[in-house]
Amino acid sequence: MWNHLRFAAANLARSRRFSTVNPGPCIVHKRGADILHDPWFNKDTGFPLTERDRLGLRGLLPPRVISFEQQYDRFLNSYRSLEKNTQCQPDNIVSLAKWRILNRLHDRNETLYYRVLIDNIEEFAPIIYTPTVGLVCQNYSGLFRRPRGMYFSAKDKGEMMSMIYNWPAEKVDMIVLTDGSRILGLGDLGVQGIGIPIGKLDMYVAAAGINPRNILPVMLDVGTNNEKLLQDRLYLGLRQPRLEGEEYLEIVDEFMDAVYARWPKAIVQFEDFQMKWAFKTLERYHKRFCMFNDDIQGTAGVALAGLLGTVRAQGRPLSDFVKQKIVVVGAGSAGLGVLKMAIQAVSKMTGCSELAAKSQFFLIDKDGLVTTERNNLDPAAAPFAKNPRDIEGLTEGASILEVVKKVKPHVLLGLSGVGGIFNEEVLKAMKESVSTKPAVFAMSNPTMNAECTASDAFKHAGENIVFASGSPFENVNLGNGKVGHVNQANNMYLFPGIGLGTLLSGAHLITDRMLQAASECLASYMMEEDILNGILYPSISGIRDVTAEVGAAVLRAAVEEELAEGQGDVGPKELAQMSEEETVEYVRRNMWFPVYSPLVHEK
Ligand SMILES: NC(=O)c1ccc[n+]([C@@H]2O[C@H](COP(=O)([O-])OP(=O)(O)OC[C@H]3O[C@@H](n4cnc5c(N)ncnc54)[C@H](O)[C@@H]3O)[C@@H](O)[C@H]2O)c1
Ligand SMILES: O=C(O)C[C@H](O)C(=O)O
Ligand SMILES: [Mg+2]
Repeated sequence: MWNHLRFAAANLARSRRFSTVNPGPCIVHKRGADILHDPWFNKDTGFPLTERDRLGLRGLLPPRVISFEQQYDRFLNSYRSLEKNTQCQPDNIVSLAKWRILNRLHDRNETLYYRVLIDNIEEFAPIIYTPTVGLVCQNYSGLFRRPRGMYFSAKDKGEMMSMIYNWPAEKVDMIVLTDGSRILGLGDLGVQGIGIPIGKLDMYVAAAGINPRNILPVMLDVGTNNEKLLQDRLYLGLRQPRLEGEEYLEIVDEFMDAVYARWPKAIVQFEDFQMKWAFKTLERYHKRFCMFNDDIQGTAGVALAGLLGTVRAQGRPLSDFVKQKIVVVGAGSAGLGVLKMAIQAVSKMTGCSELAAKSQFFLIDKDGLVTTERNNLDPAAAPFAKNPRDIEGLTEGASILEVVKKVKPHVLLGLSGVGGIFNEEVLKAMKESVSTKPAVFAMSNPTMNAECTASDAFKHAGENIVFASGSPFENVNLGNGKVGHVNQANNMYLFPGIGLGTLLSGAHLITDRMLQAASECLASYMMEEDILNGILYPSISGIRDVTAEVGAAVLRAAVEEELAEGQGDVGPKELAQMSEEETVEYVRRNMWFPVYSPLVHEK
């Protein structure tokens, strides 16, 4: 009975969605077969007869017109048959087959693709994003059929300013850029890393409603140090070792200058750069261009929101965050970004210096506990290194197990990229945590690189833990009707809102204050009741709602900082006059939604 009612309600909501949106016309400069081969305009069998006449399509399609709803159902039916027919196949084969069928739709008909994606984001995110996108990158040269995005290589030096005009869209709002040097936890994948900007931008469209005509995935191919790829005869990138030093920076500089010469208002998200270049480029560009580094800054905001959530999950006031002992495993761009933001939060809460605020945090890298006694201490990790005087019973290089046993932390957080590093012993040691509800965050991606699985975490660290992972895991059945909730602590909860909020604010920079606002917004998003049940982040199915709130928080922070210049008819004055609710509504109204627009031909 209840199921039936829910089903009827879902159908009603769906038919409303299909019928109520009344799109404005869309100008197209092509005719005939050229339109059918352009995924931005193509409607396949959905072109109405009048449009077929106007655009020279008559005779190029079978005579019957199929509605958008029928096309949608037909796609989902093929997807379901694929699922049924591959039931006994290995997971990787099935995931790649699912990616292929979605990718083919993406290449053919963007409107239908994004509609399917938006409506079923929880189901499809693991295919177009982590973990399957990792597998796609690993196999990209073999999977390649049609190009997507732009490729700038070391061989294009001196040409980028003209190359940027090869991109067919007049306007670009959002660019995701990688050099392929640290793809998820999979290492250097060279040119094959392009899958990551494509997947991130798909999330921008799905979660933030950025118009797909205004996005641009970019690969900067400066070579690869991956020997296997260099030997692979199908490898599609430059067959040379990575550029280093000034030679490398000259390429990135030239690309950034070219982008901002053509699209001065674009936002560039740096993604999956190896640590040295992630920090260097952030420092080099953040005061010059509207850019951010998602692995350092987006991840930090999501992790901080989760860490604050774990305090609430213990039934404690947020101010208790300053007393939480947190062990971070992984001193790379992500781990250090998290530490920096978390320490800033403690310092803000207590009013003490960042030096004093860091006493509760412990940092571990591949050589163990990071202390000031470390030989060749990495300057980026140095601010978080422990003074041996302050860590009685622990020494430089202590293992994760030793640190967990000694510190008994409230939170054990992994951003190491090393699968299974939170082994049985480490997880069992978390049972001695001083917290009533210890937290295990296995944030590395993709799934096989997670520091532990969800089931191992609940099995060994205890059923009362709070668990989060970077890639999705199923909730864990704990027996007796109890469920171990799995949170997905992934920067996808923030980057879409950071991008959209910045875009609508018209700010020409992305500041720490704007990023903090994003994190604070996510931290306060969940209700007490959910948090007490270990649910730290909202469901992905509601990602547009989350993004509207996060985007509004970022926009308001830009207004407060007097950076907002507005966009279109809405100037800084109008933005400043909006209430919080009005800002959220404004952000929501500016989200693109996929429907077929009437096409009007213009020469
Ligand atoms: N969940 C998310 O939103 C999110 C966001 C960003 C990055 N990540 C993931 O975090 C991981 C790391 O990313 P990064 O950019 O910081 O990488 P990175 O290469 O910059 O850093 C990796 C760090 O892990 C340390 N490490 C390696 N082996 C270790 C070991 N055995 N024990 C302890 N530490 C070890 C290294 O010393 C280094 O400090 C990747 O798997 C990435 O996918 C997840
Ligand atoms: O891509 C993701 O899923 C998150 C993050 O940016 C990562 O590098 O792992
Ligand atoms: Mg990343």
